[in-house]
Amino acid sequence: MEWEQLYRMQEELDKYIEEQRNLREINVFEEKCLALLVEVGELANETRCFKFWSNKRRSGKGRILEEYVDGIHFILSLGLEKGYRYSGGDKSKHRSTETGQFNTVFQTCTNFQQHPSPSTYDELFASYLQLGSLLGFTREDIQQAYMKKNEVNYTRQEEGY
Ligand SMILES: O=c1ccn([C@H]2C[C@H](O)[C@@H](COP(=O)(O)OP(=O)(O)OP(=O)(O)O)O2)c(=O)[nH]1
Repeated sequence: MEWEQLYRMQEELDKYIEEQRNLREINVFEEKCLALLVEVGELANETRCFKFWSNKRRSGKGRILEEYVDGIHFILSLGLEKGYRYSGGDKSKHRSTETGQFNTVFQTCTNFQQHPSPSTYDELFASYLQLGSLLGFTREDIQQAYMKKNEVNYTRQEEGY
């Protein structure tokens, strides 16, 4: 499955949320950038990769994947806001630690927010995929979990979440 199908699903979900929340004319770019940073922080907390002071175990892989795909939602949504699509290029050459890659994702996210362009968007997307691969997720895992959460997001809106 290709990213284009996920962009289409994301576009429908975003439109649905905008209609539900009467946001059609309102620009939520800033909010979505902050939402992505918050999701990345929540994901880091689930992995506990940076908590050198603690012995507590990280969450299970399924839980981490659920958190990970919230970030995929916001990255797709940011692409739609700006009319950009992930080109599939710019694969990172070197392997980083999880902590190093989380820090890179924060950097690519704030860089994209300050200088939105097709190339800063690609860097953001590629860094997040690289993080996913470090966490042990295949493209198939990610896309399947995305579809599952996409559905949950509709249910939540319907239930007045
Ligand atoms: O315009 C939007 C707004 C939100 N979402 C999705 C992304 C993500 O999958 C979910 C929001 O994250 P989450 O489910 O963690 O919501 P929350 O309100 O932060 O959850 P909680 O109250 O459990 O912390 O909504 C979109 O796709 N488009």
